[in-house]
Amino acid sequence: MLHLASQSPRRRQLLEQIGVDFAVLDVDVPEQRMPGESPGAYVSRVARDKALAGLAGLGNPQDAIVLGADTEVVLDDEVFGKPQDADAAAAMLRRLSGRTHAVISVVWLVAAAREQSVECVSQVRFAALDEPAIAAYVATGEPFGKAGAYAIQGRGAALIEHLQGSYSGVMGLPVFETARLLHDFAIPSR
Ligand SMILES: Cc1cn([C@H]2C[C@H](O)[C@@H](COP(=O)(O)OP(=O)(O)OP(=O)(O)O)O2)c(=O)[nH]c1=O
Repeated sequence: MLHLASQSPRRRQLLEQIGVDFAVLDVDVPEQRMPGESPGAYVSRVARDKALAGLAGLGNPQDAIVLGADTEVVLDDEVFGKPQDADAAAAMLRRLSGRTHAVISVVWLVAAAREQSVECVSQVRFAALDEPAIAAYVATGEPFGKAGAYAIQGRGAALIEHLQGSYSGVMGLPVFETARLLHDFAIPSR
């Protein structure tokens, strides 16, 4: 049985989109980058920790497979997670304005005697945003709970000039890469 160790409604939706049956697990993993840790290593560690916490929460049964995922926005080697408040959201959007940043998503599958992962990196170019545009977007409330303070699947789409990579990866779960991983674990889809 596949379990999704995530509270993200986007991840649930994207996994449903590829016709996989799964149960949702509640996990709470600290997300804090360690000194000297590269952005990719950090995203991988958090995705793995979520999957392992999910498996441990189930009591490490032999037949469970748990999927953990993490998504972060990276600019100039700095990792932008979910903004704490409106000021933090506006500050992130100001930094992203007129520039290209990376979105790293890692999907990690763990089972009792096996684990495997995939990393998906996309490049997103933002339009130049003036202060009224930033304030208006923050006021929609959409930046909260989203890495980098925007949602490509929402009104944030209007801020994006160009995407190179995976739309679903930016949203939190790269579906192509995830489908391959599930196939490798012999998890069927409907
Ligand atoms: C960049 C971007 C991120 N996001 C979301 C995806 C993730 O849900 C979130 C990044 O935070 P994550 O820590 O990856 O995930 P989460 O806290 O939402 O869920 P969980 O840890 O329980 O799995 O940002 C979008 O929805 N759209 C976007 O365009």
